[in-house]
Amino acid sequence: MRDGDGLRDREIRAEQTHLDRVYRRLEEKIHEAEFLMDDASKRAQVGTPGALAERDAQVFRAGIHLNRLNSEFEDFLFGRIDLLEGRDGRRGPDGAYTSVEPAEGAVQDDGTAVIAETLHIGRLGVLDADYAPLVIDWRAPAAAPFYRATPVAPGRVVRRRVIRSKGRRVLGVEDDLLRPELAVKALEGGELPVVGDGALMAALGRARGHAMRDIVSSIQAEQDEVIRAPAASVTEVEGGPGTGKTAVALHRAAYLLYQDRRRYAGGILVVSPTPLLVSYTEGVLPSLGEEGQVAIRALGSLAEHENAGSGAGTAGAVAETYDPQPIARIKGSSRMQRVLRNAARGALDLGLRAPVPERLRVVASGARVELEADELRAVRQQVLGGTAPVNLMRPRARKLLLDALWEKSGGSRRYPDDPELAAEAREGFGEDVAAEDGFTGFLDAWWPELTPRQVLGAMADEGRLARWSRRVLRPGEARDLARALRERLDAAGNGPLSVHDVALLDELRVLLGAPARPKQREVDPLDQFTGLEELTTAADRNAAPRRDRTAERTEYAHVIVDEAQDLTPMQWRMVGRRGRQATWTVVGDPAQSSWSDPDGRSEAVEARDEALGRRPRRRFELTVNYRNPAELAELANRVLRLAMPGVQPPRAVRATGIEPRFVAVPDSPKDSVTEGGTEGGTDGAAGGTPDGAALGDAVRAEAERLLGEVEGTVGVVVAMGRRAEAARWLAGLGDRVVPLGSLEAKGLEYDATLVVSPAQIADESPAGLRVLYVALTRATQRLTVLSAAADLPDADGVPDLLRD
Ligand SMILES: Nc1ncnc2c1ncn2[C@@H]1O[C@H](COP(=O)(O)OP(=O)(O)OP(=O)(O)O)[C@@H](O)[C@H]1O
Repeated sequence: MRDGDGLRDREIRAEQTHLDRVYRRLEEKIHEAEFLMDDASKRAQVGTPGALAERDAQVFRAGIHLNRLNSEFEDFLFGRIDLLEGRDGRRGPDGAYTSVEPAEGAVQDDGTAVIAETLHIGRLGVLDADYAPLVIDWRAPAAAPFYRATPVAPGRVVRRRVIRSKGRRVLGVEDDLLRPELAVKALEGGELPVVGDGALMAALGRARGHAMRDIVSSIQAEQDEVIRAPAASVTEVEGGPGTGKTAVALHRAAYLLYQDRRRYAGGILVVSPTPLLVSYTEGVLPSLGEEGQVAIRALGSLAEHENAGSGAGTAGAVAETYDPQPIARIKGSSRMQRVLRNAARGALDLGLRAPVPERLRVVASGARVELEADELRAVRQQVLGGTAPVNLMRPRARKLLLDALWEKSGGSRRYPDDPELAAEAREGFGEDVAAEDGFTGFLDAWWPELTPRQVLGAMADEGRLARWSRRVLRPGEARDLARALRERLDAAGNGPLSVHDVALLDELRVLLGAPARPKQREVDPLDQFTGLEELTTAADRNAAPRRDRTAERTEYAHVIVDEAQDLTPMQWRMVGRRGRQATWTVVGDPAQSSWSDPDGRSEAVEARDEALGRRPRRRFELTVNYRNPAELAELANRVLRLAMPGVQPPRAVRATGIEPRFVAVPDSPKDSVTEGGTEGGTDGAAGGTPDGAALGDAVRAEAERLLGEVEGTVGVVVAMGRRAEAARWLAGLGDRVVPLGSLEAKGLEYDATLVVSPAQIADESPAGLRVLYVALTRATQRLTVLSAAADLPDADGVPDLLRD
């Protein structure tokens, strides 16, 4: 039975009846949980140890329950599958058949079949009072067929239904019929009705906001395999733009927490390339009911939370700027390990805290003892022969100084025949000297406690850096690096950081060793996963600022790396430190890589291998582009062919019939803009260089045009060097328009994208063509390419780079 409004309404009503039942049951559960909490608080007054332990356990269970019910009360029912009887005839703990395959005879010879089971899928599992499943958690094994079944391999699924609801109201249903050849009788009797033609397209066509949405209701089979891949080992996922890598990685985090909450109470870290991508994606996990155990961090602020307030010198290490590519390459190279090691040690000599004394003079047992500069140097060399972090070598430095003074004072020769007495005398000598203010003052200046920022600041001096990087960096590289550091940091290392500085600071943190941390508040281990402090309503929770229980964590149980193709070797080291015991999910796309030189890439592969260790790896590929309509993907693929000849692009899942629009800016600001593309164009390609005003006017006009054409967001991508200008050009157009530098566009998406001067983006770096490919693959509906003279647009405004 197919479609028709009457049928649709009837089916919506049927789902509404089920949803009403679910909410009634949820309310009962909430009352139960509240009763338990109340009861538990009364027990607190009884006070025997047994009663208190029981109370804690009860509060713990009720807390989890109430917390999840409250947070997932809205829109949580989204799917349904109608299934044939399972082959093994057995039911699992959630009441559903366990077998994926239909029983023998489930389909009769005459092509008829009967639905044996209907499962509703939602954000949370709900059982009725008789333990029959009202809703199955999307992550439960029984829900997998909802995502996995295809017409080619339908298993037991006959019909898959996506239910769209808002709050407590069912708004619509969309069905996929997976066994259209069968005449199927519904569970309730009568023919199985089918409404609409699939929910995926509806989901993809919707306007985009500034936050990514979850995809629980429309996860596709190849994505589901990644999400549910076993946790152990390393899961590596590759796929072109828009194939859902980020979405899949986030859903996998939610899945892992569901599978093994205790284990992942150790925290999940999601590493994103930019703060923009962090804010775009950070709402997805809370919308899946997972919050608190997952930390989403940009590469440029990975060190921030850990070190805040620790005095370790990376406190507040949040990158604000980007380095030009050649500098980024130097900073990212694994050669920096040696440079930083030399710097961390060499900085001891610089008197960063107080002038370094040339000699040490003490009075012991009434006599003056002195160590001269060369003797001090020898002691320093001896201490540095060890492998401990520099700041942590201080106790050893202290001991070796005392030994040298003892030797110099002739003390060691005083009791040649009585080692016991000699040891005692040495101890007394040490105590005397160490108690002297002069000695402690000397030690503070001679072996100062260094911070990562101080050492980085010290590297801004050309002469020093040349020394520390001898035979590691080329002289020209050292000069450029020192200059780049000097441009932003003062001698103490204060000033705005670049993204790549943060990995250097993190390495220095390890090389120097963190000084003692202030004591942290004791955390009740139960609190880690009860969320007991969060016993509020969903509305309260949404209104409250998000509390991050991972803020103090330095190691995680699972690490997810997004846009992994772009991590430098030094960044891999920084991320690797946070997951030494972890399992990993690593997603990326080599075709979107910002790495240009083969050396850099192979170094990065090595560093990645080191971070991931010897764990076995499982590789997946995603092949379908859910973001770009085919018309836009086709244009982007022209650049892909130039950037990575031979690479197979993902298949765009939908077409809109709307071609990209091309516009060229003529060189005189007075001339009108030259249009092209399918929307009709006039002739006259641009020549010469448009001045900023003409380009700015054109960018603004095109952005306004796109704002009129789409409901949601418009991303305007310019070369990195034009970011400030672009912000000015677009000022006042409202927050639906976002100006972006080409490197900031990674991972983001907009309803419409305006790409400004493809040639300029492509020329910005040796990896520019891939950066341009990223820019051209951000739009879900419309794409305008605005070219200037350097783009060599043809009569239709199509720039040279994008011509077939
Ligand atoms: N199964 C799906 N159902 C609905 N939407 C989906 C599905 N898979 C992906 N999408 C949507 O497609 C878009 C692209 O997803 P995502 O950003 O995760 O892709 P990506 O592979 O990380 O892309 P890129 O490499 O360009 O960053 C998002 O809007 C996402 O919600």
